[in-house]
Amino acid sequence: MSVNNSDDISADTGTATAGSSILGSVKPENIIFISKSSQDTSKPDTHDIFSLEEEASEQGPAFKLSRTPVTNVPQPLLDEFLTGGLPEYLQSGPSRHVHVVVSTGSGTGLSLKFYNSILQPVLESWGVRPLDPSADTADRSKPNTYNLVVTQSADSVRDFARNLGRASQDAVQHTVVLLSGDGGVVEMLNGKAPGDGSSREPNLPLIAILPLGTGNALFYSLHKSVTTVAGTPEPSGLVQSLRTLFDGKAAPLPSFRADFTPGSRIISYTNPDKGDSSGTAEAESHADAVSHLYGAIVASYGFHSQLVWESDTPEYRKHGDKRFGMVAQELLKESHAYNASVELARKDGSRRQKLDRDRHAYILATVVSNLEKTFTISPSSRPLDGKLRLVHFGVVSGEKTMEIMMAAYGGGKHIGMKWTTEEGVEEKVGYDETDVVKITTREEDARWRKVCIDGTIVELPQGGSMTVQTEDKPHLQVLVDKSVIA
Ligand SMILES: Nc1ncnc2c1ncn2[C@@H]1O[C@H](COP(=O)(O)OP(=O)(O)OP(=O)(O)O)[C@@H](O)[C@H]1O
Repeated sequence: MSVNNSDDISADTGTATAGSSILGSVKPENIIFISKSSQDTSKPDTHDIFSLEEEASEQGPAFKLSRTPVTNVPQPLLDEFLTGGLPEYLQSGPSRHVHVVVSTGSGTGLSLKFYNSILQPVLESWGVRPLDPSADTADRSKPNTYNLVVTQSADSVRDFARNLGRASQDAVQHTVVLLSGDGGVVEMLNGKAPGDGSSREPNLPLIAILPLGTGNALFYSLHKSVTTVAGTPEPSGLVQSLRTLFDGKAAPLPSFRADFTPGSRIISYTNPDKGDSSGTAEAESHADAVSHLYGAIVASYGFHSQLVWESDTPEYRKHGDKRFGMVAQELLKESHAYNASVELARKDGSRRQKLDRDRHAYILATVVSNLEKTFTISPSSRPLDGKLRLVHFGVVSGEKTMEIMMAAYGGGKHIGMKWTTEEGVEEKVGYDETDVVKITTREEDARWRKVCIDGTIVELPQGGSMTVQTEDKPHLQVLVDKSVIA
């Protein structure tokens, strides 16, 4: 096994606190899980602590997995982290197939490194190994195995999800561990959704997210309410995701459907040679007609969708999440006034409302609280509440937009912000809960007709619209920290 074995560390004081001195080199915030020591049975009070350390190095972030034997582990830590065994959803067999999907294009390209240095060895410590690439579907029923998928192209996750959609007609349940950002989840949702009308909830594929993308909005929103053992610092997102992976609970993933008028098309930058840092549409090289998409995070028009689109060039992606700030500065200089009508309604047709302006800076419908770990766009959203909320404001200066965005980084303080325009009109950041949002663009220039659904960019035709509404039935299940649905 390639887990790093630390030196044996004994309790120095016997003080039963969750403090780190008793743990020697192990920091409580890095603990993934604790197991009964299998190596030294003569010391019944010895446990193995599995932990993850993340370090910045010249070659980029480095990950280290440690297995540290510790005697007299403080009880609060045992209560929280002592494992009861490999969870049932990670045990392959005739009725459950386990898949690990490594999205090599996510974030700054760390997924494969994380798989090789952390996930693969920790699974191996449970005796769970990847199937040989030549294995067939029947082999996935073998115990202690998983099907490893390393993405080769932008279509890999969607193709995988489609095959799963076909396979899930039978009695097999699927667990999919996704080493990706939000894009991997959404590709699962859209690859899987068309064929799943008859799937019963317990049979829906279960996804576990290891947040290796740029924003990781869904992961951070789902884990926002998780508290730590008293006196211990907050874990990193990756440590939290491993805790959830080995001791989580499955829940239906709330989602929405976005319908587009005919003539709408998905656009993406696919040719690295054409991608440039100017962020202009010249690099766009791929377009597919689209009638609808499913989402689990956000549907937007205006500054947000423009930022996602213009920062998604191959050149900008190299900068990780800094790319958003780089492109934002350019867009704020322009402060484009998006010409559109925005209508809200309940599903039964009640509470119809049209926003009282036809020029907008920001229109964003979301079912999650955070678009990044510290960017709280919808502070009232709770993990898994499935409510669609619209955040919106009219045309303001670049400085004002920046001020509003910074307040969102301050825990969602942008909600309720008010200001008075030069004409003496009082304006504010609007925040409405709704079931349905219809956005109709009146822009002539295609540059300003991009909408964003969970990171996928759709260009609407002139006069085209996007209608977003919450889905009543789930398409996927998602693994969350056990406290989220306690
Ligand atoms: N080998 C590959 N070649 C080309 N594209 C890939 C490859 N592997 C993955 N991709 C694509 O890269 C994109 C990565 O998106 P993902 O959302 O996972 O990361 P991100 O955009 O960095 O994070 P986030 O959406 O959380 O901000 C996906 O669209 C995926 O299909």
